[in-house]
Amino acid sequence: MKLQQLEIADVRSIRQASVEPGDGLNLLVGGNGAGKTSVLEALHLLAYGRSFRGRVRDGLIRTGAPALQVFARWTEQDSSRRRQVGLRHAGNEWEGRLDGADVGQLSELCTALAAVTFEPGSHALLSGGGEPRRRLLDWGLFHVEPGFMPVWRRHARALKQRNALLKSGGALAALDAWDGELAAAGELLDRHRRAYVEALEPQVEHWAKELLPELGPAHHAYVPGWRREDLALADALLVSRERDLQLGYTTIGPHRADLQLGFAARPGHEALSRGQSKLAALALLLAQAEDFRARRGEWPLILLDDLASELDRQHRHALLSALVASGAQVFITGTELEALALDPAWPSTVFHVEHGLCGRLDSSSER
Ligand SMILES: Nc1ncnc2c1ncn2[C@@H]1O[C@H](COP(=O)(O)OP(=O)(O)OP(=O)(O)O)[C@@H](O)[C@H]1O
Repeated sequence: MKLQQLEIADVRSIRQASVEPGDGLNLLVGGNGAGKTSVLEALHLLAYGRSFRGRVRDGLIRTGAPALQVFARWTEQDSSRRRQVGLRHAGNEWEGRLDGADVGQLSELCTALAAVTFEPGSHALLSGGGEPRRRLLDWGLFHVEPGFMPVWRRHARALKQRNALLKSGGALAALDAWDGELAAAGELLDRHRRAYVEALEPQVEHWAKELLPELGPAHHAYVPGWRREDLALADALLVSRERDLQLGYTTIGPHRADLQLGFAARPGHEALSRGQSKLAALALLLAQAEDFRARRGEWPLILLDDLASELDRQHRHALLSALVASGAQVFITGTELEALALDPAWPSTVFHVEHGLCGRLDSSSER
C-alpha cells in the first residue's frame, strides 16, 4: 500500500495540509506541538475509524471548526487499481466516501486502507490488560479473513443480549437460546483467532529476533478465555451461569481471550523493561503487518510516532534497516532529523511540520 496523496483539514492544529508522500521512509519533523502526531492521527482515523489519542469529539477536531476532513489516495500494488477514501467527521456524525461512492459503515473505509501504528501508548499491548491484544488479533483477522467480520458481529450481538438478560435476571428459556447462539458464534471466533495466532508464529519469531535478539527466541500462545481443553463453550457457559447471574455479566468466553508473548531469556514472570515492552509490542505489530503482506500482497502503511524517544539508536537502526529492506511505506515523526540517524542510502522524504502546516523539504536523492 503506497499512499500518493493525503489531504487533512481541521485536525487538531492543522487547518489545511496536503502531503504527497514518497515510497520509502516519510519523516515528519518539527518542534513540540507542531502537529506531527496529528498527521499520523489523521491517517489512523481513516484506517481504524478512531484516533489512538481518544475519541474524535474529545479534541481531534480543530477548535472552532465544525468538522475535520481527511482524504487519501493510493494505487493497489497487485491490481494497479486506484483507490481513494475520504472522511468528514463532526464528532457525533460522519460521512465517508470510498472510491467515489458514499459508504454506510465506517468499517468499509477501514477495510480499504490498512495501517499499523506504533505510538507511545503501544507498550500497553504488552503491559496492560487483554483488550488491546484481542483488538490486535481481530484487526488482523478483519483484514485477512473475509468471513471474520460476520462472525465477530454475531458473537458481539449474542454477548450483548446474554449480558442484558443476566442483568435483568431474565427468563431461563431466553437465556438458553442466547447461550446456544453465543456458544456457536464463540466457538467460530475462537477457531479463527487460534488459526491466526498459529499463522503469525514465524513472523513473531522473526521480528522479535530482529528487534530483541538479547531476549532469546520468542514464543506466543492464544488463551481462549475459558477452559477449552476441558469443556465446550456451551458447557462452560452452563457451568458459569449461576455466577454470571449473580454478577450480571458473562464471565467466561472469547471476550476474555488473550495473547501471551514470552521470551526464552525471561522465563517465569520476570518483567520486561518498559523499553523492552515497547519493542515486543512493535514486534507483534510488525509480525501482523508482515502477515498482511503475505496474504494481501502488499504492506499496510507503517506509522511510527515519536520514534527517537521510544527506541534507542541501536534498536532504531535495526528497525529502520529492516523496514527499508521490506519495501513498506513508513511514516515517522520526530523533533529532529539528526536524532533518527538515517543511513543516506535509505530512500526518504522529509516534511517539515510547523504551526499545523506540513511542507515537503526534500527527498534523499536531493540531499
Ligand atoms: N482541537 C484542537 N484545536 C486546535 N489545536 C489543537 C487541538 N488539539 C490539540 N491542538 C494543538 O495541536 C498541536 C498538537 O500537535 P501534535 O500532538 O500533533 O504535535 P507534535 O508535533 O506531535 O508534538 P510533540 O512533538 O510535542 O509530540 C498542539 O500544539 C496542541 O496544542
